[in-house]
Parts: sequence; structure tokens; C-alpha cells
Amino acid sequence: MLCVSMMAVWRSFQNCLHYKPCRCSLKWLMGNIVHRTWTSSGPLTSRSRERVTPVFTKALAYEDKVAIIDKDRNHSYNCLYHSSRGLAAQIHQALACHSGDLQGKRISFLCANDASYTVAQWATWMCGGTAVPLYRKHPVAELEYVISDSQSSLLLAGKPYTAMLEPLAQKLGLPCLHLPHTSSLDALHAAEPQSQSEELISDWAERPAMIIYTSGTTGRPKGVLHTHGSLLAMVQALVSEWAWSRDDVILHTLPLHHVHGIVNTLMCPLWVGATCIMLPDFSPEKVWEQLLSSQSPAVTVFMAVPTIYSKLIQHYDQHLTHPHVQDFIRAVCKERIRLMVSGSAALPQPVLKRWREVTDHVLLERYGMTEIGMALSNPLNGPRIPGAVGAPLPGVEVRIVMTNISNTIIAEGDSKHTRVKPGLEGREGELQVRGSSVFQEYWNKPQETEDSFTEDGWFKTGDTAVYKDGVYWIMGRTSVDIIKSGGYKISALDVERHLLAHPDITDVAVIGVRDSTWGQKVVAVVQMKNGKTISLPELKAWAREHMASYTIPTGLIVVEEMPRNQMGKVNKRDLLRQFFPH
Ligand SMILES: Nc1ncnc2c1ncn2[C@@H]1O[C@H](COP(=O)(O)OP(=O)(O)OP(=O)(O)O)[C@@H](O)[C@H]1O
Repeated sequence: MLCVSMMAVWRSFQNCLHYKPCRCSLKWLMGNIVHRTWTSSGPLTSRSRERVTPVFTKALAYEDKVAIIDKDRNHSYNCLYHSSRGLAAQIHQALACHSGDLQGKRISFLCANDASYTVAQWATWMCGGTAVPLYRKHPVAELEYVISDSQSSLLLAGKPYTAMLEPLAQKLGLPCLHLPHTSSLDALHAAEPQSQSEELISDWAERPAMIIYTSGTTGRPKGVLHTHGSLLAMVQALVSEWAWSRDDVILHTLPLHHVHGIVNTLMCPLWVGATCIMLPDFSPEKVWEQLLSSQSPAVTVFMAVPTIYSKLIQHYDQHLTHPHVQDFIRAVCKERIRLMVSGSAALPQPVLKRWREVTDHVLLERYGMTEIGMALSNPLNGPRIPGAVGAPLPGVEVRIVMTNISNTIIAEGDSKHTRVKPGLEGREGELQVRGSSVFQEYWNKPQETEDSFTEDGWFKTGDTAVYKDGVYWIMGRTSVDIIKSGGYKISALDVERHLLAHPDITDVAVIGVRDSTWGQKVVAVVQMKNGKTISLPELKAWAREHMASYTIPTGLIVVEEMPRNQMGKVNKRDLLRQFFPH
């Protein structure tokens, strides 16, 4: 068994050398050997039983079933598959690739939130390329950074973005293929070749599949390279844990450059033959319309970031106020929708509570990261503990480590068992993860890759977590959310949870600001309800009733609108720079 594992590791390493322009150091390799060895004998067994193949290989089996409904039309699995093959042939031609295998060459693409995104992704994979999704709301300089950093060989421009990408392609000297409008993706069938070039590729598991850029809340965005194996591991864990089926219909309203929008809400449904309704953009009105629509197919699954749930609640409170309408909403959501998930950032308790009142659904909160996919999840069936993120998903191992006290392991476990060191339950430490969904490397950044793993192959998330009452709790990013003030360690997320219970505060971000007396002081940046104001003494007076004294903010900044990105995250470093430049 060990021999087989070591062979697999060796093959994977050879693949790494083959695909990577840079070589990883021996230390990182040793870490990865432990990691890979574990994965091939541990929870990966279900994956090794099922051969690793990309999502598109399943498409033909689903035939004329509707895969994607976008603003223009319905797209069947068959149709998406043949359009992708046509585009793949055009890519081969543009790159003069006669072998039929691009050997991991990067292809950057910019598409609207519609079926063209999937066609671009599948076509890239059919050619043996690595998909690099670009984000349509990023400024041109950011797009250029991603294209250059990923060393892309070709650009694919969805219909509305040709004018945006063409000048960049010319500047960087890259070919740029234009995709037809989503309503005429069938036009690509004409280019479809006779033979199936993707069948040339059989070794999908360790092949690079996708580079997803982090949003840069902890530094310059890094390209996170996932293999087909790690993507499939993410998909399979969620499919089994959240019971995805072919009968599901998901409403998709997330950006397509993060794991949440790409894997959880698009690849999972396409893997099982379900249907994905894609909205071009998030609009509270449109989401409510779809969730409540009597047209078939009716939505059964919805996933979003906490900010989206807040906006839906705001819309409900302003426009859906008639008691009959509210009864109807609760009944429809309860009856038709089987699962509503929140993730990508901490779910504020008032949002969880209000959403339950509005829809009768307890949001399932989960925790994940670009580098690891989804790691922890509240259960599909069984109690979901507010504020906690549940237990490890199948195939994922986690541990909490006190890195400042000789790497003492507080808790360690997988989806079945957790072992806690006696006396240490509830103590904080770094959350570390390993398993088959963990990424391969930061693209072209061997040092950062090496630094992000422990010597025994665990990925260091940089998040502080606690294991308590049988579940895991995320206290926040260690670098910005753990505030050290007067000898206390304060979780910014905890303070935020409390402050959001204030009746006039609609949004809050808590930051630690350097202070000569206390080390750091707790500062709350708050957004108030329309027409409401608050002073620091008023906030303190309210907080004394609700919070431990040492966690009460000693600084207050009121903003018109909280600067959150598309994934609902606040860049706290930017906030610090903006309000405390020195
Ligand atoms: N349920 C959750 N509760 C609290 N925090 C969460 C939850 N889900 C995700 N997060 C936070 O989001 C982070 C992962 O987000 P992601 O991988 O998108 O990184 P990012 O913030 O976009 O980019 P960067 O790595 O540049 O900071 C986690 O490390 C964690 O801090």
C-alpha cells in the first residue's frame, strides 16, 4: 500500500515538474509527500474508486436535460458539451496545438454570468488547458495582473467583454477568441471536430485544472492552483454531504471567480445533472422573484454570502410588507426549497434569526477557502448551531494548533471523530487543514507555497478557530481579526456579532488599531440605519449591557456604506489604511 502511495506521489511530483514553470523546494515536497500519502490512504478512498474526470465528461449522460437557464434561454447538457467541443477546436487552432493536449497552458476568460462561462471552462479542459476565470467587475489593471501573473497563452472574451479584452490582448501580444452571445452558443457546434480530442487525456487527477485568484484581503492576490483531482474532491464532498441530486434546481447569483460561485453553485449541480438558473447579476428583486416563481423548474437550493441575505431581508422589509405576501413567502420557501446555505464570511446572528423568521429556514453555515475548498459544514440534517461552522466534510481533516506554544494540538479530527487534548477544549489556535481538496500550489510562488504548509503537510489557513461543544467556531483571520488588547485576545468577529444586535446598526467591521497603552484598541466601523446616529459614549453605554467590558470598542467610526467586495468581505487592511494612515 505504502509503495503504491509513494509511486503515486512520485508520479504527482513528476507531473508538478512537468507543468510548473518553477520547482518547489525539497522541504515543500516532503510536506506534500506526507500530505499526498495520507490522502491516498485516507478519506480519498471514495474518490479513488471513482476515476477522476472533469465535469464535462458527465454531460453526455444527461443528454437533453436542462443544465443552465440564463437570461436568454435554456441550455441542455448536450448543447453545452458540443459548444464546448467546438470552442476547444478553435482554441487548438489558435494555439497551433497539433497534439490535442495543451499540457496545462493557461487560458484566461471573461464571461457574463451565463452559459458561456461553462462553455469557456469546459473547452479549456477539453484541450488539456488550465482555466483562469477573470472577473468582469475588476478594473483593467487587475485583469492584466491576473493574465500576466498566470502566464496565460490565450484569452477568451464573452460577448459583452470583447471591447474590454481586445486592447489587453494586443498589449500583451496574446490571441483572443470571441465567444458568441449566449443565445447563439450553438454556432460553435460548426467547429466541432470528428474525433474526441479530450479522450487523449486519461491522467486527469494530478492535472492542473484551474487557477483562482484570492481576493487579496491578506496581501496581493495569489493564483491558487487546483488540479482536477482537488476540484472533484470538493464537488464530491458537497454532493454527498448536502445530498445534491439531479432533481435539484439552484439559483446562482454569485461572481464566477471564487470557489463559492464556481464549485459550490455551478460545478456541483452540473456534476449531478441538476439545473442551474443563472442571474446576470445580483438583484434582491430578481432573487425574490425567482425564489417565489410558480414557473417550472422551481428553485430547490440557494447559496449566498451573508451580505446577499442582508440585502434580501432589507428588500423584504421595504417592499414585501403585506401580511398575506409574507405568509406566502414563508410557505413557498419552506415547501419548495430544501437547502439554503451561507458562507465565505461570518454569518451575523441577526441575519440568521431574521432569515428564519422570513423563510422558516435555518441557514446552513459552512466554512471554506480558495485554497482548500469547503472544509467545515453544519449538518444537512440535525442541529445547526448558530455562530458555529459544524464539523469537517468527508475527505477533510482539520486540527487546531497553538502555534505559539510549541505547536500543541488542541483538537484534531475528520468527519467522523474529533480528539481534543484534555483541558484544552475551547482554547484558540490556528486552523490547519489537509485532504484531497487542498490546492497544489500558489502559481509561480514556491516560497509562499512552502510557507503555507507545515512540515507534515497541513495547510495553515491563517484563521483562528476554537473547538467547543462538539463543533468548530471561526474566530477570524489571525492577522487582522484577532485583536490583542491589554493582555486579552479579542475576536473581531465576536465583537461584530454583538454589535449587530444593536437595533440601529446595520453593518459593522471591527478593527484593531495600534495603541501605545493597550497594544491595540478595538475600533468599530459602523453603518447605521437610515436617519439614525450614534456617539461613542452611547455605543459604550449600550455595549455594557451586552458585552464583556474588555471587548467594548474604544473607538467609533460611522460610515455611509460599508465597503464590502462582491463576496461580502471587508478589506480590513484598507479600512486601517483609510482611517489610521499612520
Ligand atoms: N463561515 C465563515 N465564517 C467565518 N469566516 C469565514 C467563513 N467562511 C469563510 N470565511 C473567511 O473567508 C476566508 C476565505 O476566503 P477566500 O479564500 O475567498 O479568501 P479571500 O479573503 O478572498 O482572499 P485572501 O486569501 O486574499 O485574503 C477564510 O479564511 C475565512 O477567514
